Amino acid sequence: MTTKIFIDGGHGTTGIEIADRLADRPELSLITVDEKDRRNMAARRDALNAADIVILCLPDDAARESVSMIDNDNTRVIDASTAHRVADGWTYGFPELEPGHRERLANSRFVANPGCWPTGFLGLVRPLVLAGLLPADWPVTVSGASGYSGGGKAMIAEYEGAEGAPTAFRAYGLSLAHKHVPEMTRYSGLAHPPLFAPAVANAYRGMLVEVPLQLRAMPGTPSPADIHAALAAAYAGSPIVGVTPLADSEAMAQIEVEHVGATDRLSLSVFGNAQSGQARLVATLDNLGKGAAGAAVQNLNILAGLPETAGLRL
Ligand SMILES: NC(=O)C1=CN([C@@H]2O[C@H](COP(=O)(O)OP(=O)(O)OC[C@H]3O[C@@H](n4cnc5c(N)ncnc54)[C@H](OP(=O)(O)O)[C@@H]3O)[C@@H](O)[C@H]2O)C=CC1
Ligand SMILES: CC(=O)N[C@@H](CCC(=O)OP(=O)(O)O)C(=O)O
Repeated sequence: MTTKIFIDGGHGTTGIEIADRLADRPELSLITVDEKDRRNMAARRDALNAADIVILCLPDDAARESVSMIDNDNTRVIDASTAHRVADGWTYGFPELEPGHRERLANSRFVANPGCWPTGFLGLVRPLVLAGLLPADWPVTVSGASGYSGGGKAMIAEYEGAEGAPTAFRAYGLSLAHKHVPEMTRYSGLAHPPLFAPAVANAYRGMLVEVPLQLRAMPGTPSPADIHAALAAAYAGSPIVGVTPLADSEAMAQIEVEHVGATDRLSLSVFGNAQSGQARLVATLDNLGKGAAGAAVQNLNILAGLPETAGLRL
């Protein structure tokens, strides 16, 4: 018997990436709705209720509407939008969050796929809070650059229109109330919201997420090697999250937004200076990979009891 999947929003940027990863998987069958019917409520309702697992690749309001249209007790949901990431009754879809979280996900009916920025941020920060290296009340900053496909069809059209890209690089989130801050705060275990300073680069895909730390001011004055050791221990054996060996990052003069390419990997690096007591923690990922579609397929595999990396681009 196959597991029946429906991608609501399957004709958008994330939905197409997910469908690509589900092709050639005989253990799954995809329920589809014609592109012309993508906003047809009756067609969506039928598909939502016929599926074992639905993946919502929709704006927040439409994602809430889809959930409300499910009128059976069996269909399980993975929502790629921001709508349910800190909502009661939903499990946050970052299996690597902490020991035991993967098992929590496997037993969940409603899963909220993480935002792309929080994936990099939590990958770096959560293990440090758990290890007691980063105090929960530490004033944390996170910045970085994302490819423009992070803004979906509308931002792709803006950057690829007849006029050409509007700019090479722009900062945004200037009101300091970006929609990803609540999930970053809750799942990192920090007591206060991190100061989040995102930017968009003129690249289609890819992300570089950076957390700078003044180690010399932190309790116990951890060294860059201590930080690295905590990350390496947290992700030991992971086929998806890699921690750059310290000797390799010490030899690097730069790191690019395209570092992991179009893959579903999350790469974490510690660049530090033991003399100055400072470190720059850098996560690189594909916003459409581990930042969206890769994570959704990983969660689907976990929910369906299938090998966790099936269909992923590693
Ligand atoms: N792009 C990325 O890197 C990431 C995206 N996400 C999230 O994933 C979700 C999808 O994003 P993305 O694929 O980029 O967005 P897109 O804009 O590329 O695609 C959204 C799709 O949803 C359809 N849609 C919009 N409103 C409705 C509606 N009311 N009913 C039915 N279908 C509708 C759109 O159709 P139409 O063409 O008619 O508008 C389109 O096909 C969003 O919540 C986004 O925030 C999460 C992580 C990363
Ligand atoms: C470049 C860009 O604009 N990126 C998007 C985030 C993409 C993402 O993770 O989306 P959701 O949280 O909506 O799922 C943003 O910052 O709003």
